[in-house]
Amino acid sequence: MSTTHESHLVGLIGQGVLPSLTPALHEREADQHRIRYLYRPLDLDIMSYEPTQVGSLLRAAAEFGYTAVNVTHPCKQLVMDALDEASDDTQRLGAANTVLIRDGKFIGHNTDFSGFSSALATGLPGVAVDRVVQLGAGGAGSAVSYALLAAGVSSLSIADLDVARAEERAASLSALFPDASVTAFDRGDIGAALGNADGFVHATPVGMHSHPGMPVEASLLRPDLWVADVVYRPLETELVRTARDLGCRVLDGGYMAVGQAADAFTLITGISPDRDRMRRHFLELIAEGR
Ligand SMILES: NC(=O)C1=CN([C@@H]2O[C@H](COP(=O)(O)OP(=O)(O)OC[C@H]3O[C@@H](n4cnc5c(N)ncnc54)[C@H](O)[C@@H]3O)[C@@H](O)[C@H]2O)C=CC1
Ligand SMILES: O=C1C[C@@](O)(C(=O)O)C[C@@H](O)[C@@H]1O
Repeated sequence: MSTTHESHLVGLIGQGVLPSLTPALHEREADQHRIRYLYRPLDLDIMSYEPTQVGSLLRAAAEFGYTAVNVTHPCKQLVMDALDEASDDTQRLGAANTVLIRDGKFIGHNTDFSGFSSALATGLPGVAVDRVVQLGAGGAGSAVSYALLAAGVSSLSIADLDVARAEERAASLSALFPDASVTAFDRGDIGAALGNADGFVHATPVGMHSHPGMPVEASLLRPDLWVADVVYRPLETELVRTARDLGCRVLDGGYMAVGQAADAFTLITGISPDRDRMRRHFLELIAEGR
């Protein structure tokens, strides 16, 4: 037997979380540091919990000895009401994906945003970030926009199939980052928007195994435009492959996936993981078809 001070018991709360690679990434890294660490999916549907009951599930997890959880779709916003404390960025974003359970208190963090920030710094060091165009303003897109603005992007243009969503995101981010220009645009105008952009960030499901295809026409890409995709199943999306072939600097979605896991691991254990090793492990898991 071990106490909560001697070992880590971590969960992933959300819907459809069984195929997640995050538990394996955490556990393998913990093994390398010789710490006792178990990471279990806590699937809402399997456990017959409604998303709105995420607070009850969190309290149950605390009673069962969990020391932390990651939280994913559709609970990242809903969980905010159950928190006792949250980091400044988490409060500003209004969404948490990591909750530490400390002395019965729930402390929220958002490593989606910090994971994308570190992904950008690691995978695309030194790129110009004055003008960035982003397609997709959903869950991943919100964290990515926040990370881009926190990284110093001065002009961020956002489009989404759901025009109202893009407008709402642009308005709330403008309020959070008053020195930056954050605007929503019609996705039909993406050619003009990309024309004078430094980078393009893609955050819609287009390109996933289940939604194959290109989110923008290849003719709109050019070698001096960097391209970041959040999709990582497959890792080599049509966008990533096309952009790389054209000579663009490219960031695949695996960098963000590993970044969020590495940052959560640090928060949970206080140990800095070996991010390159985690990335190699991630690539192995993807190559195995996990
Ligand atoms: N790399 C990572 O760590 C993560 C990657 N993801 C990936 O990001 C992608 C998006 O996931 P979420 O943001 O959670 O989904 P979501 O459903 O919250 O948001 C997707 C957004 O894309 C918009 N959209 C869909 N098709 C579009 C199109 N053709 N043009 C413009 N907008 C379009 C939707 O209206 C919606 O606002 C998925 O492939 C998911 O697997 C999600 C979370 C983390
Ligand atoms: O949204 C995601 C993806 C995730 O749920 C996963 O399955 O890898 C893990 C979460 O920490 C992260 O916020």
